Amino acid sequence: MHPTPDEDPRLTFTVAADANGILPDRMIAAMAEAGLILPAYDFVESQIQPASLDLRLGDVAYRVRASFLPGPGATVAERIDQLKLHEFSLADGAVLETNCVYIVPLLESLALPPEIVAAANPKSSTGRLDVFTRVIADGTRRFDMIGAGYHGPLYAEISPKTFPVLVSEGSRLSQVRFRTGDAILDADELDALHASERLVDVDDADLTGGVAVSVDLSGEKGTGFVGYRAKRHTGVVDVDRRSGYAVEDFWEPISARPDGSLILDPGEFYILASKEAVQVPPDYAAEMVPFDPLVGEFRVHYAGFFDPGFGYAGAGGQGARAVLEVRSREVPFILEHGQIVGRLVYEKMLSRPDAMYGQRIGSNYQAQGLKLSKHFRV
Ligand SMILES: O=c1ccn([C@H]2C[C@H](O)[C@@H](COP(=O)(O)OP(=O)(O)OP(=O)(O)O)O2)c(=O)[nH]1
Repeated sequence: MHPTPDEDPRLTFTVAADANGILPDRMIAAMAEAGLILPAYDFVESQIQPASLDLRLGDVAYRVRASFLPGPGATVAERIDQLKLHEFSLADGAVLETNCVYIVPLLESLALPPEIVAAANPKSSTGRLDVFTRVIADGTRRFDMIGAGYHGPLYAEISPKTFPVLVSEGSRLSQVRFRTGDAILDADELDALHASERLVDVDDADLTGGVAVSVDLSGEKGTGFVGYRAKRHTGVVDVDRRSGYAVEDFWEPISARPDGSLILDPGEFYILASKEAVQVPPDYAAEMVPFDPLVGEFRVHYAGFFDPGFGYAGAGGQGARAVLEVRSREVPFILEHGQIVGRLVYEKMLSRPDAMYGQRIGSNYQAQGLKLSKHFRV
């Protein structure tokens, strides 16, 4: 005999078989209610965002020899057993050193129904600190992707690249979106949305494969200031401390050259801003992807999720720039003013979130210009 909804709360959560979209805040709450998201203990305030759920670190961290993917049939726990060099508690906080790889079991695990997949990404605050973070699930061949119907734990792989960071049980470095069906707007839908909502404030927007986003190297009048380069050998950043650090202790302001170019040094980390103001209307979510995976000289952002309402005038965000986390790879690379660095891929929400970005949810980056992470005092 099949269980009734009273016996199995999972049966109370359903999405239509032909539905396409990203699940909004209240459906994430409903998933947790129905036992499809299993937090070790209750969610904290603002953990559920308009189109994503923040994931929390558990109470133990493992330093491992190298990053890994478990692959089919293997669990992350088995791989940790083989690869761990050291195990330590995060109950009272601990420092993660640069260029070491750590694995931390997360407080949230999943029991996804067959029609829902999950995709993880670092939070913008994590990306802006150059903390390389990915989510790993059991049996997976891909980082940050959690397949339909996945039942099991989640782990964060963390490797701070520039600053050593202090993390604790409950720290939120990653976020996850839940999706059903195919939510990405096709070319015609994207054209129509841009025509009605003006997704970027340029007249000749390039909408091939997403909305092109370019870098602003025009320079502030008088100073030529365009952004920041991270300093090396700095103090530790506590990821849970807001406005706790002086900018000059961690960042060096940089200016473009008079011709509007900037030479990226290999291995250095930069925070720059987009030339375009960008926006995400309330019924959509976006993700910044590399503009061309074949251009490997530099990389923008690893934190790519843009929330519904980001930059949206109705949520107080008009004029918001995309903040770009930029790193050059093997060779010095010249960035030019207006060079395309990424594309915003827009997806449909399954329904409009109850709260948009910037509304009552402690958003840090609404209507931002060139903005360092929330840890630094302005
Ligand atoms: O590469 C990126 C990624 C995101 N954003 C913007 C859009 C996004 O909607 C906002 C907040 O991102 P996220 O929710 O990941 O940041 P957070 O660290 O959780 O901050 P908050 O507490 O403000 O949500 O930052 C960027 O400017 N650049």
